[in-house]
Amino acid sequence: MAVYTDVAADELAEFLKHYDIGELLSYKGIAEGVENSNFLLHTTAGSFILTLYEKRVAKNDLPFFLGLMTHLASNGISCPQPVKNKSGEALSTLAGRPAAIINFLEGVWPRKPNATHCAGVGEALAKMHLAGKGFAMSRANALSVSGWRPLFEQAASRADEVQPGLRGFIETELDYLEGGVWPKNLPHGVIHADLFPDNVFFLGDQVSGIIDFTFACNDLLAYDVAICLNAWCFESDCSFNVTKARALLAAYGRERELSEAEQKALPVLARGAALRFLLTRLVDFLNVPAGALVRPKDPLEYARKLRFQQGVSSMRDYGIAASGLVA
Ligand SMILES: Nc1ncnc2c1ncn2[C@@H]1O[C@H](COP(=O)(O)OP(=O)(O)O)[C@@H](O)[C@H]1O
Ligand SMILES: N[C@@H](CCOP(=O)(O)O)C(=O)O
Repeated sequence: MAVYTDVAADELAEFLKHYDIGELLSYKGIAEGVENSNFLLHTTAGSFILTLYEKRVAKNDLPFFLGLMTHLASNGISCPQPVKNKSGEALSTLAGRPAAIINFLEGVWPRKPNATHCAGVGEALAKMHLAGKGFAMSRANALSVSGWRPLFEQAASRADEVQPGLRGFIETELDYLEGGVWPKNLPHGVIHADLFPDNVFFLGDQVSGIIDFTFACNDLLAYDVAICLNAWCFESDCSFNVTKARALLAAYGRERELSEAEQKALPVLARGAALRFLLTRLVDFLNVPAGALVRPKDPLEYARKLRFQQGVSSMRDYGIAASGLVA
């Protein structure tokens, strides 16, 4: 999260009168994250998170995100729950932005994920995929293959300012991924689509819950696995850590078996996942709004991960045998 839109104390106190969550004691903007404006609220009834939805979130999609959290929680997944106001609505407006309050989830996200954390996220992801079955709403992934070129076009003319040659590197990769290699017939369902370490909370070694469903959508389940491989299984120097990948994939596989076709597709899905985050990071890096409380994320981290994924064409290239997925 971040803060792009400020909220005045009197405005917030007035807003909270529409909820049954007590009197406002204090609130502060949360600097972490990059997508929406988020505030930690302390009221006489406890702690809550207030989100004002920003640029990448279409208002029409909000019922999907909020409904999904409710659906997942009622199917055994620990995630924040939307708090309804006195009129029974989870979605409202504050400071001119669509706004929602969710309950506070205990736990901390791992700053340096180890193999145990990776196993935790693998298990949580598979359980989320299974729990997503039966969710009645659907939402196409606006940031899948057809969404990448429009993102690139927003950043292309300045990409080489970030790293010489970056524009050509991205263009070549886009041409490749748009050229018919993207898998079509793999199992699909509701995916989180942004299950990075800062969106998974732990208490000790155990996952206490997952947050931030603002990219959730219907897409290939294995694409979510690929996003996690990129986000969890590299070291800070961007070297791939096969021990972490084995832990993540094995734990995932114990809950939901990855088919042979999904395993075969993982390298190309991981290339796409790397490009997707490279592009959003690049656009954000080049367009930090004046006065926003936000730390843009490093696009080049994902250029390095993409280079690694370009050299992989099978599970064996990761150093993972099929039997390693059901340890
Ligand atoms: N339900 C929650 N309980 C506790 N902390 C939360 C909750 N939701 C968000 N946070 C805090 O806000 C940070 C960023 O939230 P996130 O949803 O990832 O942001 P964004 O809306 O920008 O994607 C988290 O890393 C965490 O510190
Ligand atoms: N995970 C994305 C950024 C968006 O997610 P947030 O949870 O940090 O707001 C990235 O790392 O590029």
